[in-house]
Amino acid sequence: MAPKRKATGPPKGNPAKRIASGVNTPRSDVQSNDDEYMEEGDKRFMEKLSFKTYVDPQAVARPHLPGVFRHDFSYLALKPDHADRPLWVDPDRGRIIMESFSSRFKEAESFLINIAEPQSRVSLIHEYTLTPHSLFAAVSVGLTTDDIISNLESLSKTPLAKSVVDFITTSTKSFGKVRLVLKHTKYWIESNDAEVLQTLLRDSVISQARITSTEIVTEAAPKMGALVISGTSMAAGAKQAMGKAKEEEEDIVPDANKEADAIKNQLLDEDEDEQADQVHSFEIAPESVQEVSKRCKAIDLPLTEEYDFRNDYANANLKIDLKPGTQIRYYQEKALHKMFGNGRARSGIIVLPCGAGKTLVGITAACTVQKGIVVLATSTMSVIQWKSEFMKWANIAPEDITTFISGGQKEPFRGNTGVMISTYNMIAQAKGRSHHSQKMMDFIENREWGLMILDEVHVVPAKMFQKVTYKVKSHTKLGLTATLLREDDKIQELNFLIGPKLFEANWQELSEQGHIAKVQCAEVWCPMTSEFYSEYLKAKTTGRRNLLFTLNPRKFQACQYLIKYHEARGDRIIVFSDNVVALQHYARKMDRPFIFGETGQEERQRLLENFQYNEATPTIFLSKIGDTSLDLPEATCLIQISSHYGSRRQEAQRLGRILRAKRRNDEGFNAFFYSLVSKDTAEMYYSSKRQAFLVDQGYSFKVITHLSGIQDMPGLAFSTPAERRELLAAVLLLNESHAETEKIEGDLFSAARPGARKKAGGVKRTANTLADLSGGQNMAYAEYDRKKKAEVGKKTKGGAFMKKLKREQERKRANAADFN
Ligand SMILES: Nc1ncnc2c1ncn2[C@@H]1O[C@H](COP(=O)(O)OP(=O)(O)OP(=O)(O)O)[C@@H](O)[C@H]1O
Repeated sequence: MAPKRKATGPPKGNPAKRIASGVNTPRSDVQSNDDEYMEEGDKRFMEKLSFKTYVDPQAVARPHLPGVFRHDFSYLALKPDHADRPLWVDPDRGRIIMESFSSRFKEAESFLINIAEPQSRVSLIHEYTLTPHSLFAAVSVGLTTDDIISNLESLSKTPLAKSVVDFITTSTKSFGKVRLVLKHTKYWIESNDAEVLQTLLRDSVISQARITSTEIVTEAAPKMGALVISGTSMAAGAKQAMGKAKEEEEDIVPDANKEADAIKNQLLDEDEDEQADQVHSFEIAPESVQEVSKRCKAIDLPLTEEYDFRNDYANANLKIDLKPGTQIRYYQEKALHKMFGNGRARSGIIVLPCGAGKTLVGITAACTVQKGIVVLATSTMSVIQWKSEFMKWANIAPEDITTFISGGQKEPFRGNTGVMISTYNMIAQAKGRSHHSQKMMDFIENREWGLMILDEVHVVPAKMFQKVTYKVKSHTKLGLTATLLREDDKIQELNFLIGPKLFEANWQELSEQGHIAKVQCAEVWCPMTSEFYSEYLKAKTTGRRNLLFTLNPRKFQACQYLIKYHEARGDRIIVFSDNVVALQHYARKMDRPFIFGETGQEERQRLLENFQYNEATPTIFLSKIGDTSLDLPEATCLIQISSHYGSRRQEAQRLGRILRAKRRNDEGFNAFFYSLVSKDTAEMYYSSKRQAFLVDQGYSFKVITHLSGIQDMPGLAFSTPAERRELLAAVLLLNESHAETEKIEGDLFSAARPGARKKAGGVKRTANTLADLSGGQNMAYAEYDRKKKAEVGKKTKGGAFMKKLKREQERKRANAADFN
């Protein structure tokens, strides 16, 4: 639900209330969007906290300055060695500003990512926010309240304000007290503290969910032990893979052993304490799991989900291990340590950029748990890809891996357990199943699974998620995503549906290290031809306007020019269009292959292979079916001609198609991402919204206002007025339904609509030359900022100039004898 903005002045007294209400100081539009980072539950939670902080009356609000500089904190005394410390901690709002040029940056970054939400990580300044959720995640990966406060204090340029210390203390004190546990296909709420359990049982919502026919059980708390994740630097397979000489290995092994021993001893010490502990639990109905989870969070006793898989003797072990040659990368290892850090498997979400290897993280988690695994993906194509990745990276008998998709395998595993890969839709489907499909579903529903991997987890609607977790009873859930973004603002639900965010990688860092490609992003402004623009201004519906700006002949020409330019450089190009009419029109006219939802599976495969291996096919056109899961490491250039409104998620996922470029480690290599935008149309507004997430990840978009020499390009399409008018006539004959984005069966990626509430689209654009972008000299760039864009938007809507232009164009149109 969208947070309501209050029109009244700041609430008096309690600063936490001020934080929650967001009216601490005069706020501009940009500042009011700060609240979008914080969910309703968090705000209520913060309101409840009793912040007793001293806010200097002289602290001045500076509404004229951009976001982070708007508050004057000069009343906070700087520590004498402040220059060596990288953090500024805002005592009023829990915001943390980090200097990425500090010598302690690395240390500060790896700490902050554990305790706070990253909001923006541009080149010199990174911005994070402390929220109850981020602190929950910190506690769930083993940090104590004291660790958090003392590290923050050590990194901060000013002494930590009491409000911040109180907030951390209050937020963390009740975390980790209650667990959700699956035993013999039944869900139990468990706590070491009998008092806490009684509190839950007294709660009206939770007590309703309890299965009263079962007793409250009290038993000894289970033991924990050290764990080595296969494929990590501590596993034998990793050393083998590195092919180290024996002596070298001897150097490494003692260290690795020491580290393993230290962890083991620490955990055994903890065990001794724990053995004395008792756990108390009661059973709840499976269909109430999410409601209970939500309620526990609301009463500040959030549920954690942990699975002691090594002591699970009730479920069959799965024979699966990473192949000896598989070496996972350091950030994949970091993410997995967050999941398995205390010897058990924790439910939660891992966020890695597109192309950074989430699949291998999921597979390594499966190889660590070694129990029945369910993988849920968003499409059939992605199911097939998951299966082939399992076969590529892991040693698993082919008969132990099954895909459950329409037209897929009809039988479950040959042995007792295995890996089941399916789509969200397939599992959530309520009726109309074939006999075989029902049989598979019964098999899935009537057993316990060790781990459920949820791919692209940010797109799954809460209702579907509810059905899936009800049907698939798994001990742990691992959500994988590149963008914790939803245009419908429901992303926060994932926190109680799956668990806390366990890890989030930094895009720029991975790109500097060559794990993902460096990308030059540019927005190309294509002026509308006068005939198209005149119709655009007259158009009464969004659909009609969409068709006109998408099929703008100048955009076609820009696309033709860029394809020619990049094909000549040896790039392999993907052109994306959400609009299928435009996709077919562009591809056919340029005589290039295209794939959309209706292209059959075999044909898709053939065209994709042709793009990958055939030098004569350097360009392919794709509809939104190519947005995710498509692994085309040959692609080095991406051109977007039509997209899904202001969807930040789609923009990031499309960028992801070239982040995995094979050539990314070639010297001086850059991939290219162009968005073609019809100038002075609504498309410009959507475009700036779309870029907001990537800008926060440190990407900057350059604006190309002119493609020099385009008019002289041989074979330039629509170069005569007659051709352009012919195209316009064809566009006007199109039905409005042609403007709609493609409907693909089972597609979960369609949340953004115009008018949906989104984060403010602050986009950084810089003046540049083509030399900066790609080594050529024939494109021009303009300096462009958000304010100017807003002005363009206003003008487009109805400024005097535009009205005059519209009248002028209408007059010309009436005079044009051969028009229509
Ligand atoms: N540790 C690794 N060693 C070698 N290759 C790897 C490793 N991890 C991932 N890859 C390769 O990187 C590429 C991208 O991986 P993957 O498809 O899992 O990315 P992703 O994060 O799921 O991307 P998307 O979000 O776009 O689907 C694949 O070709 C994969 O084989």
